[in-house]
Parts: sequence; C-alpha cells; structure tokens
Amino acid sequence: MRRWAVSPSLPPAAFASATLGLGVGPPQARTLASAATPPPLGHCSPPCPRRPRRRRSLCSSSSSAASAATTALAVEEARRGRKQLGMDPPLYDYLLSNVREHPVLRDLREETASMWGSQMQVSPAQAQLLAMLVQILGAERCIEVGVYTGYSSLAVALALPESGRLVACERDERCLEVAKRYYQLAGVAHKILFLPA
Ligand SMILES: C[S@@+](CC[C@H](N)C(=O)[O-])C[C@H]1O[C@@H](n2cnc3c(N)ncnc32)[C@H](O)[C@@H]1O
Repeated sequence: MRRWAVSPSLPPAAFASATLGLGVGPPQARTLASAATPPPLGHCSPPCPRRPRRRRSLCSSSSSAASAATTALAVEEARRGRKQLGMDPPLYDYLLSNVREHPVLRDLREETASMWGSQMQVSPAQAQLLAMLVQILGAERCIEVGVYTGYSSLAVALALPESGRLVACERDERCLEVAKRYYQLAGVAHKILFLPA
C-alpha cells in the first residue's frame, strides 16, 4: 500500500499543532491524515458578545510610520527565521539554534521574507518537524495543499527518498514560479508533480 503524508496549509502558528495532531492511520498504511480545519468563526455556544470595532485611521502619519516599522520588523524577523509561536524568546532562540536548515531553504526563506504573504510561510522549526515526520513514517507519497513559495514542500521533498513524489497544489502562478526555481536549485524538481498541472 502506498504511504501518503499531507502537509496542511494552515497559518504558521496553527501548523505545528495541526501537524502534531494528525491522526496516524493503520500501521500498514502509515497514513498521515488530512489537516484539521480551523473551527468555524461565529459558532460559539453560547454566542460570544460582539466586541466594538476599533476605528483605524489609514491616513495618519504616525500610524503609517508605526505600520511601516512593524512591517520592517516582521520582514527582518522572517529573514532570521523567527516565528515565536508563543514561546519565550530564550526558549525560541534555543530552538532556532538547533534547527537544521538546508542552505537552499534558507535562501528561499530570505527571498520570501519581503514578499506579500510571507507570514504564511512555515517556520524553519515547523519545516524540520514535517521533514522528520516524513522520515519517521517512511512516506513516499505526499501532498501539499497550498504551496505558496514552496518552503514546506521543499523541506518535505528533501526528506523524501529519490523514488518519492510530492503532489504540490497551488493556485497562485507567481508563488509557484518561485517554488519551482528553488526545487530546481535543491535538485528535487523531479520529485514534484503539480496540481493544477
Ligand atoms: C498558508 S500558505 C502555504 C504556506 C506554505 N506551506 C509555506 O510553507 O510556504 C497557503 C497557500 O494556499 C494557496 N491556496 C489557497 N487556496 C487554494 C486552492 N483552493 N487551491 C490551491 N492553492 C490554494 C494560497 O495561494 C497560498 O499560497
């Protein structure tokens, strides 16, 4: 029986817990089941009281300066591979100092840091966890729904054996172009099949 692993495209903060929470199928199948979907919004019981909306000024110079500073900080943090995931800074620094990141993954992360949506990218630690799961399961067939610029799919492809295949689904052609470039650079392009083709 074929072995499949699913890489969920969830926001990074949810990614590790969703990955860890995946059910492991029957021993023969060694299936890493599909991603848990986030709970639907607005379905609290009893219903949550509505919070008053804060007005935001889009034209105040102080707010735009603050927002530019926040963006610059976020880009720098992403470039350094930082995504706190609710950890104390010392603990997170310890974690990062022990993450092994392939040089092509590092280059991809650095290029993606200044791109729109870079906060969607999984962290180096999350990618390493995913690669480790592929190795532990001995997965040979994986699917990623939502590739973005390819960070997690590249980590998975690097962990797959030569005969392994990853089906990569992404609707944004520009993101996919970046991903394809890095699959080539890392020498794993032959392991990737694209959907839509
Ligand atoms: C959270 S990001 C994936 C991040 C990626 N795992 C990484 O580590 O860089 C989600 C991606 O899913 C893609 N996406 C969303 N809906 C999709 C759909 N219906 N079909 C294909 N791709 C989709 C978006 O374009 C986006 O690039």
